[in-house]
Amino acid sequence: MNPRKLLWQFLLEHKGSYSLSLLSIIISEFITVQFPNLLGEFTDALQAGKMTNRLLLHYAILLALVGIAYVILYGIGQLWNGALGRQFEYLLRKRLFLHWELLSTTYFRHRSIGDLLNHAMTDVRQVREALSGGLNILTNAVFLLIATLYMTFRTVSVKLTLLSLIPLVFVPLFIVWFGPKVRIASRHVQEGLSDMAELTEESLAAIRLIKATGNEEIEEERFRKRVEEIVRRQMTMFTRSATFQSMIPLMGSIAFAIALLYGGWLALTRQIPLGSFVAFTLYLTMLIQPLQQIGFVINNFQRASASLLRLSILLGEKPEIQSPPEPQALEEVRGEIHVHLPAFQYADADEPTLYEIDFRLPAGRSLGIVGRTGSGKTTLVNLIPRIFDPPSGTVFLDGIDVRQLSLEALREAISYVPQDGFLFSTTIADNIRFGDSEASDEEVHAAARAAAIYEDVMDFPKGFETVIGERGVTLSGGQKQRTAIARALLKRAPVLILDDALSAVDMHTEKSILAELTERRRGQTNIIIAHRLSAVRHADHILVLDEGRVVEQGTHESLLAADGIYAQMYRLQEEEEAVG
Ligand SMILES: Nc1ncnc2c1ncn2[C@@H]1O[C@H](COP(=O)(O)OP(=O)(O)OP(=O)(O)O)[C@@H](O)[C@H]1O
Repeated sequence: MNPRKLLWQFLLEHKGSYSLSLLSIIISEFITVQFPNLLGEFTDALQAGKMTNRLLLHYAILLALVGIAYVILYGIGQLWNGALGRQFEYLLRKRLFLHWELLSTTYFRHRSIGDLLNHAMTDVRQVREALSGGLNILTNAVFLLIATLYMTFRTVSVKLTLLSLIPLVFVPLFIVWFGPKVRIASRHVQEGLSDMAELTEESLAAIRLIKATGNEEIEEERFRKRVEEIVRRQMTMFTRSATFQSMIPLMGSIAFAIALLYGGWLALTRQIPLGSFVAFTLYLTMLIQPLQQIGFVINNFQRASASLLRLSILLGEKPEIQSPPEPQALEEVRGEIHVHLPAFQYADADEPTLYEIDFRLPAGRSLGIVGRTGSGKTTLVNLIPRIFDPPSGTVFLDGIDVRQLSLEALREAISYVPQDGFLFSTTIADNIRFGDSEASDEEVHAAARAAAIYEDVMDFPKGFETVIGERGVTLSGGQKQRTAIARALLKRAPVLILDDALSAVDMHTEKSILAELTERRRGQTNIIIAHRLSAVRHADHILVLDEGRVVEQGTHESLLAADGIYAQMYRLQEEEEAVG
């Protein structure tokens, strides 16, 4: 959903809370403007010689009450609004995360994930700040302004107020016009500094090469230019921020000069009481702040609006791989896989990665896939759960084109374990439970045992409750792979794909995991990609891939008898093991 729509919906849904929080801020402002007025009355009583001890106490208590009421009401408003802003931020983040989850692997191949995350999070924060802080400040400023003007008009003098206000109306205008210039200048300095850091890192990393080729002078020149550029940018920033910072007090001072001149004259000629004059000077200080704030908030809203636009564009990106509008039903999954693929080419590649792949894996059987690095093994298995999309009518699960199935049903039916065994930074138990969120502790432990990770986990300080990544707890490559296998075993999907997921475990462990796997997954479909042939030798069928083609296929025995690439690889690995 469009974030603008989401924002309106959120505001509407929470209109009760928003009205209450804004109302408490508004009331607090009308209370706080009583302060100068009370001081004015106090001055007048003093001047008229009417001050008694009782009256003194009366004013003191009144002023204290005004202060307390203001703090409480303003605090409630701030807190409420702040909480609502956070809620919206959470909603937006969740939306982004769900969206990213849907996007294809290709999408992320073309973008730096760090950059994407950074921008999106800054944008989300910007919107939240506008929504909570911005809205608060704006309400506060507008009503403080109205309340102050009302009080000065009523209790002091309309003419005096309007005259003194002339220089002050320039404050928000100036901030809206000049504020962004200061920000841009400071961003340029930041960019310059990070450019310089990059250059330094690059030069130091290549220091030997620079020395060997006698390029020191060229490098020095490059560095000098960058530094000069930074100094220039810094000077721009200092000039701008100095102008910015001095203009607002200047306008304030002019307003005060007018107030003193005209207000002083009014007081001298007794057209207004002395107390009103005192109150007015206090009101004037109260006016400067909201006017400044209005300027800042306008800038803030402009930035938030740009952020919302960027987020809309980001969230508007359509996932390339989607469920069909009317998916075919898949009830009892048997797990038969059929691939009839003339060719497969990645969107950004010049030529196909796979050619003429044809095989049928009956339900409940196991398939081994071997081949050199880059021969296309991962590409082939990625087409089954549609991590990359195969052409229509080329890959089938239980006789149905995978593109005709809903993504949920398809991915529910398949457990895919990638080579790197990605883990989330949560507990080991939770990581395994991603396979089946309902699983009991016993089931989690049994899956861990089958994946030969149980003993390792028990050696961690908190066993299965150990949080990965916390206090330096890191898992070795093999441990990660085994945890990921435990997760897949727990899922009990009709089809299991291990994509070189045993590469980082030793031969002995591999054997024990494979034995457990055969036992637990009897009657289910298993596809195992491996570099070590020992991992596939017991498979019902083996494909040997080379440069995107199936060059040999059969059982371990038949492939050995054929004495081709497979037999050659097998002999080589046997020799290596004998030596190693
Ligand atoms: N998303 C992609 N876009 C374009 N080309 C890709 C993509 N993924 C892989 N390739 C290319 O496809 C070819 C086959 O890669 P693939 O990962 O399928 O091989 P593999 O046999 O699994 O290799 P390994 O044993 O090293 O895992 C390689 O040349 C690779 O660079």
